[in-house]
Amino acid sequence: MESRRSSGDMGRIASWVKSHRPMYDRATQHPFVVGISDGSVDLSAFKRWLAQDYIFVKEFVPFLASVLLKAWKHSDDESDMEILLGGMASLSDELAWFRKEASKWDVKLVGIVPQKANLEYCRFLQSLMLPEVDYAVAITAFWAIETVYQESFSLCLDSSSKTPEELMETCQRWGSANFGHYCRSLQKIADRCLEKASSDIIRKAEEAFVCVLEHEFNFWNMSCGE
Ligand SMILES: Cc1ncc(CO)c(N)n1
Repeated sequence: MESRRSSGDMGRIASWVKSHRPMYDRATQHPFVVGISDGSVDLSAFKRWLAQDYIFVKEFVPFLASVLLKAWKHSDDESDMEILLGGMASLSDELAWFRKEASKWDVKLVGIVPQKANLEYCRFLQSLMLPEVDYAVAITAFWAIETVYQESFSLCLDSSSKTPEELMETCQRWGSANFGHYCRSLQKIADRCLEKASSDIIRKAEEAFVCVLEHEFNFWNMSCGE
């Protein structure tokens, strides 16, 4: 097992970030996000992202519920449940935030049609909700989804960034140190599960990680109007 790792004490997740670096960077340093951080973002793109992401986050709730259920059934560490339940509580807050933010930007959220990249991403989430998907695979995907937003939006909070004031709340939601801490807790859970997983599960988890990066990249492209 140890020989499959790319380097010494590095966890499985960190080794995958390293071995998929180009795709990871494409997902976390997308022109849409760079545009927020340098102030050049097209506000119509931001509004499109806002409405589409609301649809995505609504789908994210049942996905997280499925991860919670798997933790309850298969986890040997009680703190997993606490961390995931905290995540669920923030999702409730997040949905309320989307509604408030949408009204601030005069974006309507009812009757919005999910675009292709969003539909495909939601379909991927649904495939991960199936009971036969292992906890290690689901928690790896969950970590990746949260982490792409954390890395992306923390870029917009850098001291050198020129993020417009009216977008700061969005960036703080996912870019904050608090959210970063949450992502690292998820990474620890995923690493612990992967340490005990079979090579087949490990392969599936890595695949899910790469799929998340691709879906995230497509989601940003869609927001840009491509
Ligand atoms: C597309 C997408 N990825 C990740 C997150 C993080 O929750 C989100 N809100 N939307």
